[in-house]
Amino acid sequence: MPDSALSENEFVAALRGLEPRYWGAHPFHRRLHGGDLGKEELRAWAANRWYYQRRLPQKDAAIISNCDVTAIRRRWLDRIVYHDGRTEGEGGAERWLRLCEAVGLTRAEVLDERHVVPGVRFAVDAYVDFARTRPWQEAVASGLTEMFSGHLMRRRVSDMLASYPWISDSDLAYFTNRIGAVSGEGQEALDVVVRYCRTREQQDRAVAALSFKCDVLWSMLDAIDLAAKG
Ligand SMILES: O=C(O)c1cc(C(=O)O)c2c(n1)C(=O)C(=O)c1cc(C(=O)O)[nH]c1-2
Repeated sequence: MPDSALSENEFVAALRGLEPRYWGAHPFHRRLHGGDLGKEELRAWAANRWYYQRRLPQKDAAIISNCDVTAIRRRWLDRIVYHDGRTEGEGGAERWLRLCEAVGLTRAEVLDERHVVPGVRFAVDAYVDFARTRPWQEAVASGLTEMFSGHLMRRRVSDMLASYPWISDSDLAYFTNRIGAVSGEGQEALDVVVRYCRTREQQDRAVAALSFKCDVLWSMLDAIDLAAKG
């Protein structure tokens, strides 16, 4: 007999229960937030995370291409536009590039990805590949780390402003803008996962997908940490 499905509350609790594995607790993030990073380390962080930022729209496009529900495709399209912008010079990716410039990187060295280390490329590519090859419901579940990110980003803005005096409010526009978007998107994704993962097997796969994503993010910071130590 297959295990019976979890109630909605139990399912959500199982997903939220993964928060201790979220990258908010990673030693590199602790040092970033504690003001303990030197300029070179901040540059390594920004240039490597660029690779994550630039691949996100491709991950969302993979979800769209696998999804047969019109309303969800329509909603995920907004995520692509959010990052790519509607025209040159707009969007989340552009705001991330401005943050890179604020920490002392040139646009050219970010865009040619010379600083991206193999571990980051490998982890981010695995995330995109997951979205391409797994059922769209699992790919949406893997994005639920966003549920945990609002609080972390809010803290990041205040911690970075307090700890790195040469970084200004406008340099952190990526995060201030994202904080507003993420609580809505996180809830939206959670609603979709709860609605479309009904059997115990689907629920277990959704929890496994979120666990996989926690590993992706954690591995990125492991690789950045190692690279930043030089
Ligand atoms: O700064 C952060 O800590 C953080 C975390 C995450 C996340 O948890 O995946 C995302 C973001 N930021 C973010 O800015 C973002 O656009 C984003 C999209 C996604 C996703 O998986 O679709 N995660 C995140």
